[in-house]
Amino acid sequence: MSKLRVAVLGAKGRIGSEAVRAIEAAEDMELVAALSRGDKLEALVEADAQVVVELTTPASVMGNLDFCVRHGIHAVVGTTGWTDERLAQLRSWLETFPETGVLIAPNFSIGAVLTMKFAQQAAPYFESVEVVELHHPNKADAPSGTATRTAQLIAAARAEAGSAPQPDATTTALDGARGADVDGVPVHAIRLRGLLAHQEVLLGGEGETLTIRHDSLHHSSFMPGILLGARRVVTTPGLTFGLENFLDLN
Ligand SMILES: NC(=O)C1=CN([C@@H]2O[C@H](COP(=O)(O)OP(=O)(O)OC[C@H]3O[C@@H](n4cnc5c(N)ncnc54)[C@H](O)[C@@H]3O)[C@@H](O)[C@H]2O)C=CC1
Ligand SMILES: O=C(O)C1=N[C@H](C(=O)O)C[C@H](O)C1
Repeated sequence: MSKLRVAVLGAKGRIGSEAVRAIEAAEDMELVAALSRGDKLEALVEADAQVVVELTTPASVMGNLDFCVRHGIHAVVGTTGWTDERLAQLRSWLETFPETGVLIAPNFSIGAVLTMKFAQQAAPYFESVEVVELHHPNKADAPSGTATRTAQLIAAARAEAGSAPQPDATTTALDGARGADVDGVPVHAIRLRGLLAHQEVLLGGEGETLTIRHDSLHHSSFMPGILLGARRVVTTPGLTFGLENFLDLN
């Protein structure tokens, strides 16, 4: 059986360099290009890449995806910075090239995907819920893509269940003291040397609290999800948002 021809964008970055090693080690894949900032995207076409793993920056990701979609190259995207406007733009490109598949995964690690699912399940049963994400201090964006997605899922689950607004008597606060408001869910971002990627979802009800915590201790935690995404996206046209769509979690 022929191997899946995979390229990496952002190949010298923290997660990109780990992805290069994981793809090289995968028996069913061939790493056909490993591009860094300044490299020409035409190299992807010359290398006949079937799938690109996009691990760059929010400033670069849209230009890279525009090129990939136009050239029929499927994409597995870990880069953050996804807004409704960006998603709409990507969907419109994919409508023009409907055979191309793009997976955007706010987090590739199974523990983080499960954290999001558990938080979504638990949220309607508690009065209060807040998200705390903790990352290495070299991270460019805050809050993390994972925390933003977690808060959105929590808010959607609470809205569907008809939950009351969260209790919060704060009338005066320093800017930022109550975190960022993501669809009504407070999200707090901590940047600390020594950390990699961590998240807590704190839920509170009368006389009890529940804490769901996940820790990525090494970039290897993201690799099985990236490889799964690359294998599945080639047969999944259109936009898939979230690795959970490629996992049987029920
Ligand atoms: N979805 C997930 O599970 C994960 C997502 N991430 C996200 O992946 C992104 C990258 O994270 P890190 O590796 O920590 O950042 P990083 O800064 O270490 O790496 C990014 C790399 O992309 C390169 N780059 C920038 N523009 C480029 C372009 N146009 N073409 C090719 N290369 C380009 C940079 O020079 C840099 O080497 C971030 O958005 C981060 O949040 C990180 C870890 C896990
Ligand atoms: O920048 C990182 O490191 C990470 N970014 C992603 C995010 O913003 O959620 C995934 C993970 O948290 C690591």
